[in-house]
Formats: sequence, structure tokens, C-alpha cells
Amino acid sequence: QGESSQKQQSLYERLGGLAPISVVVSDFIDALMPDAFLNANPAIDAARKRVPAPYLKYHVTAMVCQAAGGPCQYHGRGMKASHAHLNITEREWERMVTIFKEVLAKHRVPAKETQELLDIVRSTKADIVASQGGR
Ligand code: HEM
Repeated sequence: QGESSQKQQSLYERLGGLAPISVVVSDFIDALMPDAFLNANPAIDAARKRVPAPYLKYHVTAMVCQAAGGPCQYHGRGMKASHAHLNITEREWERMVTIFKEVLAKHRVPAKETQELLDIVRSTKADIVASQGGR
């Protein structure tokens, strides 16, 4: 492959593998859980008090690792099953994306890799954001 081998590297490899991915996910969860705007939603607030952060870090790390082409397998629940009861709104989704971008910037994730990670996150949106009828 020669000079083109750089292009062929998976997102997982370009991010530096599981260690840096796990650090970024850990910081992301640590920034998300205490966020006042998200916790103004009582369902989110109740769930984050009930569900251990290390459990979420483990599952989200495995999911990102797998989606980035790494050697992990996600064994958690589907995104609909794990978020439907949280009644997540469009604005709460936007808040999460803002926090995610801040964490990637803090870790100096390059623009291309940031875009690819945002695409992975966006691919889950339809399953995570609740239909807007009720709220
Ligand atoms: C505003 C956006 C989001 C909020 C507020 C949120 C919050 C939460 C909360 C509170 C839980 C625990 C729910 C429970 O067990 O009762 C959870 C589970 C989970 N979330 Fe999210 N989440 C968001 C978006 C995402 C995204 C974008 C991803 C992945 C790309 C993700 C991946 C997961 C995973 C893997 C679990 C664990 C599933 C399992 O228990 O098997 N979440 N989330």
C-alpha cells in the first residue's frame, strides 16, 4: 500500500487505539453526568443517579471502539431500549453534542477524526431522541 497506507488506517488506529478512546469516553461521561441542563430532565437525572458511571464508560467505550473499526464487541442494550424512558429532547441532544465536541477539542482530536466520531454519534440519534409530541 505504500504511501496510501495512512488513508487505509481505521478510525480506531488513527485515534491511537483503546487507551486514548477510553480516556476520551471517560471524560465525556464525566462531563455529561453532572450537566445541569441535562439533569433538568428528571428522567435523565434519576437514571444517572441509579446507573454507575463506570458501567456507562465501559459500554460506550466498547461501542465507539467497535464502530471505529477496533477489536471490541458491544454487548450492551440497543439505543432505543436504553434511552426511550429518558424522553431525550432535541435540545438535550444538542447539549450532548456540544459537550462531546468540547471533550474532543480538549484532547486535540483532529478535525477529520472529530467528524467521523460525530457521524458515529449522529447515527444513533433517531433511536435516542424521543418523538417530540409529549414535551
Ligand atoms: C442526550 C444524549 C444522551 C443522554 C442524556 C444519555 C444518557 C444515558 C443514560 C442516563 C443511560 C442509562 C439509562 C438506564 O440504564 O436507565 C444511558 C445508557 C447508555 N447510553 Fe446514553 N445518553 C445519551 C446519548 C448516547 C449516545 C449518543 C450514545 C452512543 C453513541 C449512548 C450510549 C449509551 C450506552 C451504550 C448505554 C448503556 C446501554 C446499556 O445499558 O446496555 N448514549 N445513556
